[in-house]
Amino acid sequence: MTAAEEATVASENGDESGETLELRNIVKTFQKPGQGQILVLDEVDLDVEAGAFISLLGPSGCGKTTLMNVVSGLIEPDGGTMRRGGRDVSPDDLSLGYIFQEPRLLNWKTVAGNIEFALEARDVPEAEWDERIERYLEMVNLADEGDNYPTRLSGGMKQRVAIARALATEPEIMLMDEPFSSLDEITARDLRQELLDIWNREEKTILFVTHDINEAVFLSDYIYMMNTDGEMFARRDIDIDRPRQYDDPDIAQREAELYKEFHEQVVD
Ligand SMILES: Nc1ncnc2c1ncn2[C@@H]1O[C@H](COP(=O)(O)OP(=O)(O)OP(=O)(O)O)[C@@H](O)[C@H]1O
Repeated sequence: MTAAEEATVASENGDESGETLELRNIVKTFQKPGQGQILVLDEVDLDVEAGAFISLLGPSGCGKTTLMNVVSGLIEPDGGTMRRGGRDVSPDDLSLGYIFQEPRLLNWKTVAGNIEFALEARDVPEAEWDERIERYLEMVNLADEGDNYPTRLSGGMKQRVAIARALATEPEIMLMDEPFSSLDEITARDLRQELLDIWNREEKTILFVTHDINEAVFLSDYIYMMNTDGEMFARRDIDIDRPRQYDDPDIAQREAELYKEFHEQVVD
């Protein structure tokens, strides 16, 4: 494939740059009542490679969400840089979709209305709305639910709507903060599989937060591991063939290795 053809494919997939987003020396402190200033991100480095599935893994309260919020621009870091293709970038320069632990749908709007709301906020021309709603609801297996209201959907269906809503704005990078942690394991497994199918087909870049080691190993190309001192102490590649199976012994073995590394961090 020529460079021009590659650029066309990248552009069609919503990945305009093909370049790695590089976070360097990100520092964030918070003022906490009774505790004074706490260091939540201690000179954290993170590479978000275009087209990769990347997980941020760490115990509760270690700063995973804070780091996602820095990438998305919801919070301003105290220090550090974000660069791509040799240039400084800000969250405003990035094409991002954010999916949270709770679906955060508007209950007074239909499923389609929720997606329209996001499309309008991103200035997507109205002429494209119907096509996008149909396409992305179909992608998450909710083609018939456009006129339904969120309160009439199960937890798993609501999270599917949240995924469709984020996809519909056609972001380059999807930020997902423990999106399946409030679901039962059977539903979560189905959704992880669907997410991988979409990621594979649409060639999205996904930055995924979890404290579930098995989930991180099953999903990811590589995993960043954080400790409760605000440090990113390791980056580990997951070289297991795809499609992956939950009962693959390689997954169990990698999970055990990563667990051991976490344990050593806590004990040391
Ligand atoms: N706006 C804020 N003001 C003060 N402290 C904050 C604020 N946001 C987060 N923190 C603190 O920063 C630390 C890291 O929080 P963060 O939500 O990033 O952790 P996390 O790894 O995502 O946790 P969890 O897995 O439980 O969601 C915690 O001690 C939290 O109390």
